This record gives sequence, structure tokens and C-alpha cells, in this order.
Amino acid sequence: MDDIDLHSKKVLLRVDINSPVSENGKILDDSRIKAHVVTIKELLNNGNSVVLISHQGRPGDKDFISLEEHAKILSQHLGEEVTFIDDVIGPYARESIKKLESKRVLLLDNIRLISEELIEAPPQQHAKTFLVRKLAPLFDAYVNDAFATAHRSQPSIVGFPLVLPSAAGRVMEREVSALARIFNPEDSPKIFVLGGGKVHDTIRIIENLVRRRIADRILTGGLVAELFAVAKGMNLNPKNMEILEKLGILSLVPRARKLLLSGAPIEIPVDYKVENNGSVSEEPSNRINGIIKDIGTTTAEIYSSFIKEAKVVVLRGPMGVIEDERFKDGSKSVLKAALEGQGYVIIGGGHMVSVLDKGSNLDSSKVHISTGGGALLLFLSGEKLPALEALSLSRVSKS
Ligand SMILES: Nc1ncnc2c1ncn2[C@@H]1O[C@H](COP(=O)(O)OP(=O)(O)O)[C@@H](O)[C@H]1O
Ligand SMILES: O=C(OP(=O)(O)O)[C@H](O)COP(=O)(O)O
Repeated sequence: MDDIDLHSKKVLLRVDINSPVSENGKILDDSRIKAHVVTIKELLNNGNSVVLISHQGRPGDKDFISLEEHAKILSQHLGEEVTFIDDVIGPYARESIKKLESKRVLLLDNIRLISEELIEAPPQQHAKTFLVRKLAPLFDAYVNDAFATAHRSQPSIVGFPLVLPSAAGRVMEREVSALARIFNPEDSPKIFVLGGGKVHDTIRIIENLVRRRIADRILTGGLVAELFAVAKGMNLNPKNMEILEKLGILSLVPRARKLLLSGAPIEIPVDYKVENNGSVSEEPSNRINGIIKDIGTTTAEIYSSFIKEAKVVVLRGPMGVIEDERFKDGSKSVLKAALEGQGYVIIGGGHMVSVLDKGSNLDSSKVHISTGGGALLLFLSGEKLPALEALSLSRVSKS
């Protein structure tokens, strides 16, 4: 933001306020919303008017909701009114942007309401989308503060830097510089605790970690663990297999098997917390009758013993269905073990971060809480992030 003129301009600011959402559509954790206040405040203090864009969830998922509640929460943290615009690239949004006065803030609705936003493609292609062509002419500059979405080559992330003066926001800058500084490939043992539901992203991350020999041990939870359990030939029972099938996770079994046969240091749970007709119990991994909802107590204890020996621990994605209080224990256990251990701890992912005890005062010299999950891990595993590549293209094209 120090490299381009951001004074008294109209600025399009891409943030990532994608947050964990309860079954009834309420925001469960506002960490990501709070994180962007620093960038927004700086832009407003320099006389800019700011239009925010972000996604929430994915079409078809329960957490794919409007950003109206996000605007209310952001207004509280910012201490300024954030006007929610019930539109994205239509005439109402464009007129509101044109009329926006200095030092005011708008938040457009969920950017993934625009079908183009779900397409992954190079910056040159996305610069020609309706989304970019409708919005870019209304702005003087584009700032990308969405580190947590930096791994997505989608229009709102990579399409604008080729057509507007662009810069990284303060959250993006802080994450990239902090992670580059703290993540020393030489430190070992390095343990990765990988859970959650984005299994297609996570297997790609694990393949990178194994190929580059970055991880000394990978402890799995969530749906990631179930993939590797199936790959190991374990019988998870038809109910769990149906869930995995519906999510397209079973198609990843060959890749998981290849990783296991290559000797990748991947651990899977020895027991699970399951739900059966509404009741919760624990079952050994070789006799699963219920629907898997969390790792079991024995697994949590074993994982915790590994974690406490690590020099670096990276955790991303919860061990269980943390939207339900009954299935938070696995995630809480591994987080507790990491924070009590002697190693450096990096915690990422919207859902995993939401499990942290808000009251705990964490030692910033040994803990980095990232706003990113998949983006964090792909960055640590050595992949180039499309958002950063697009910003560097912008600098080249400007010069
Ligand atoms: N065993 C499980 N079965 C189904 N969903 C799970 C399970 N464990 C975790 N999840 C889901 O994973 C989701 C979070 O995954 P992900 O987005 O990858 O994590 P993060 O946001 O921390 O990166 C949560 O919605 C949670 O309900
Ligand atoms: O929550 C996010 O990623 P994460 O689940 O890896 O933390 C980002 O907002 C990206 O969301 P996406 O994975 O739907 O593109």
C-alpha cells in the first residue's frame, strides 16, 4: 500500500470475511472480519472511499449466505458505518459506488453470487470478465487484503491487478512477511495437523509437503482422516461412505493410497467420536457403527504426545464438526497440546481458529494465528499464490 497513490481515491478492497456459520445461518466467529479493520482504517484516514468485496461459503453449501450480517459486525469493529449493498455488479451497486463520498465504506453482497467468480483461470482471462469490466472503471485502485483466498485464481483475486493500480493490503503483507520469516524449512520435527472438510485442497497440500519432505509427521482429522482411513482399507460403514461419496472424496482414494504406499508419514485416528440416532459414543476405528463426527479420546492423546515433541506445529482444519459443541473436543485437544508444547505454533483456517479460546493471551513470539487455511498451507508447502502472482504482474505492467 506504500507503493501506489492511495490518498483521496476510490478504492476497491478485496477482503476475506468468509466466516464459520451455524446451522441457522448465524456467524460463529468474527476473527476474519476484525482482521481487516487495520487496512480499512488506514484507507479511510487517507481520505479514500472504500468498497469492500468478499465471498462467504460456496454456492450450494449451508454457509453460502448474504454479507448483510458481516456488514453489521464490521461496522461495530470499525466504529464507522459500513453500508451493505444488496447487489454486486448490477445498476444499484454501480450507482452506489459512483455516489460514494470520501471516507465512506460500502460492502457489496457475496461476490460468489456472480457465477464467473467460481472459475479458476489466469489473470489475463479474468481481466475480461463481466465482473471486472463492470466494476474496474468505477475505481482508482485495487487492494487485495484477502490472504485466506490468495490461493484461488478467481476474478476478484487476480482479475483487477491487470487493469487498475494495485497493492497488497496490510493483512496480506503481514501474513506473507511473517510466514516467510518464521517458517524455516530446516527446523524439525515439523508436525502438520490437517483436518476439516476441504479434502481436495488438503490432499494437494499433503502431496507438496511429502514431495518437498517438509513434514516429519502429518496427523489427520476431519474428513481428511476419513479419506486416508478408506485408503488404508478400513471399513467406515455405509453411512460414512455415502457422505464421502456425495462430497466427491472417494475419487481421491487412489492419490491417498499412492501417498501411503510411498511411505508418507501420515497418521490416522485409532478411534472416533460418532453419532448414532442422536446419541454420541466413541468407537475404535476397526468397528465403526455410527456417523463419524470427531476424533476419539485415545487418538487425541496420541496426537497430543506427538505434537508436544515438535519444534514447529502447523494446524489447519478442525478434527470434528465444531459447529456442534459435542464435537469440539478433538480440535481443542490438539490446540491445547500445541500451545503447551515447546515448539512454534502456526494455526490457520477459519473454522480451526474459531475453536481457540478467545480469552487466551497467546505469546506472539511462539504463536502465529493466520487468517488463511488452504492459502497458508499452500504457501508453506512452496506453491506460488495466484493473488501474489497477479499483484507482481500489475507492478510489471505499471512499470
Ligand atoms: N468428521 C467430519 N464430518 C463432516 N464434516 C466435518 C468433519 N470434521 C470436520 N468437518 C467440517 O469441516 C469444516 C471446516 O473445514 P475447513 O473449511 O477445511 O476448515 P478451516 O476453515 O479451518 O480451513 C467444518 O464445517 C466442519 O463441520
Ligand atoms: O475459508 C477459506 O479457506 P480455508 O477454509 O482454507 O480457511 C477461504 O475463505 C477460501 O474459501 P474457499 O475454500 O471456499 O475458496
